[in-house]
Amino acid sequence: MRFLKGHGTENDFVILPDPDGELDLHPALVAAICDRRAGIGADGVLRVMRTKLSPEVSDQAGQAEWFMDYRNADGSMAEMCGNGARVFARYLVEAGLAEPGEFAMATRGGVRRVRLGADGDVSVEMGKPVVRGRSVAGVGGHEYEGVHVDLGNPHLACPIGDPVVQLDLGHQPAFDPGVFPSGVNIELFNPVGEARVVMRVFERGVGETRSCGTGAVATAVAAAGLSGETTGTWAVEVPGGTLTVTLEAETSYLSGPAVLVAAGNLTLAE
Ligand SMILES: N[C@@H](CCC[C@H](N)C(=O)O)C(=O)O
Repeated sequence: MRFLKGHGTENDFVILPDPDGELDLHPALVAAICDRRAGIGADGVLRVMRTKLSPEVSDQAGQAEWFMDYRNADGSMAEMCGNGARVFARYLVEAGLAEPGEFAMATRGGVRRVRLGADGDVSVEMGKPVVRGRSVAGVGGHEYEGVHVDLGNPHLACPIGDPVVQLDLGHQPAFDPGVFPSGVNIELFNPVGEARVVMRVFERGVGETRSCGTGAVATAVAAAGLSGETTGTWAVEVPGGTLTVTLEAETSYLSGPAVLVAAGNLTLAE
């Protein structure tokens, strides 16, 4: 089976074109593909399926021809992936499956509109982030209070006093399973200037990654809240680059680079 590899600020994905949904994409296969030693290696898989043939999202078929079937590296499903959506859009255009410019895609979190800019960046409209309250993450013996933000998938974005670069994110941070029964993506960030933050993330179903798009939006929401704001544009520096998040009254946008780097033939699925 044919695959491609791409990334958005080094949040990397294996793309599997499977328009008619013929592949049995079970969790063990996803985990084998994402294995960085025995597989191709990635933070997740983006299966490209026709929306109308995907029972989970067929109600979105009137608005979006293609469904981003996103899976985490451990094989679990997630509702939404911001960087994945940007890489998925890049693939659709390069494969001739979508016209350059603006178009919609289906996700488990609902329809998302994307736009490919002339500068090479890809933007995705992320919808209105929903703030659900506050909770606490435990990292390296410290507790950090943060904001529970719902972007289709769950986030806990915590401002911290220490530089995030010093954190040990080699282990699952503690969180309250009563608040997050399906797990949570945990962002830790330092404000470093006017509307600029440095962020690290421990993703549900993956571990520490070099970027997370939905996490960047959650972080911008939490950073804005520190100064009583709900709108504006934030630069979110992650280990893999810089993302731009724009918060508006009724929606939000995530922008940054999204590139394809390789294509090949996958024998694992055969
Ligand atoms: N890296 C993604 C988020 C992927 C899903 C997440 N791990 C979850 O389980 O919710 C992004 O760029 O948003």
